[in-house]
Amino acid sequence: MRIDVLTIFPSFFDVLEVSLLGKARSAGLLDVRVHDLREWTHDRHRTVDDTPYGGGAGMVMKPEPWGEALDAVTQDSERPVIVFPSPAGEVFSQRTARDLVETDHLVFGCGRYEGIDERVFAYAATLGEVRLMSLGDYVLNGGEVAAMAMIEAVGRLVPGVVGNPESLVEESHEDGLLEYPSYTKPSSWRGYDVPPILLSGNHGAIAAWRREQQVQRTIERRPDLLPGND
Ligand SMILES: CN1CCN(Cc2ccc(Cn3ccc4ccc(-c5n[nH]c(N)c5C#N)cc43)cc2)CC1
Repeated sequence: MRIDVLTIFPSFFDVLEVSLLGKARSAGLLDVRVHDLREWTHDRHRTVDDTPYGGGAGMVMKPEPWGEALDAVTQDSERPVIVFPSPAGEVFSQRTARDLVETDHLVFGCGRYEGIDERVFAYAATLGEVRLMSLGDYVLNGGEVAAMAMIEAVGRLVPGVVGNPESLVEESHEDGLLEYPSYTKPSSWRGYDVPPILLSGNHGAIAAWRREQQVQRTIERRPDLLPGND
């Protein structure tokens, strides 16, 4: 999978060189290319923003650099998916990640200021599938944090990136429920004991206990995930 990121803060994504995704990149499983949007400006000040038509607070990102940047990163791509993190987007979920991991070429357009000129989204739709996506119902200062989270959520689903694929199945949200609690040695720590069922060796009973824990946690913390509550 190829991932292109367009941002005015390219160093923000340096962390992608380390950890899991760093190894995946080295192994050729992920081809992540981060670009400075200012590469596609042509004035002395490398301007990417201007005042909003119709008035209003703050600045809006100019369409010209975005148009040239999107042309450049999609020029040898058949049908990219172009994701613009946005507070006005669909909420990104594990289901979204599973959907996006099937894509050959993902482009993330990270906005700043008060957002990107709306015409950029219309133009981008002539280059590929456009999806405005939100990390959640709170306001960030730009799209980089959201893009980083989405890249990690999608990247770890690429076959071979996570060592043990089984661990991808028993995760929160994979089966629509929150994950069960996990424990490791020692069996007793500062007066806290591991639930005895987990030491029983009775795998059927352990599986049943874990499922019950998932249901109980989901009812307590995320009733909205339960069937019939959407
Ligand atoms: C006319 N006014 C009407 C109110 N808006 C509100 C507004 C719009 C953007 C920003 C800052 N910002 C710029 C690019 C950008 C991308 C993603 C996100 C983002 N925030 N929260 C998420 N889950 C995000 C994600 N993913 C924020 C971003 C701040 C405030 C401004 C214009």
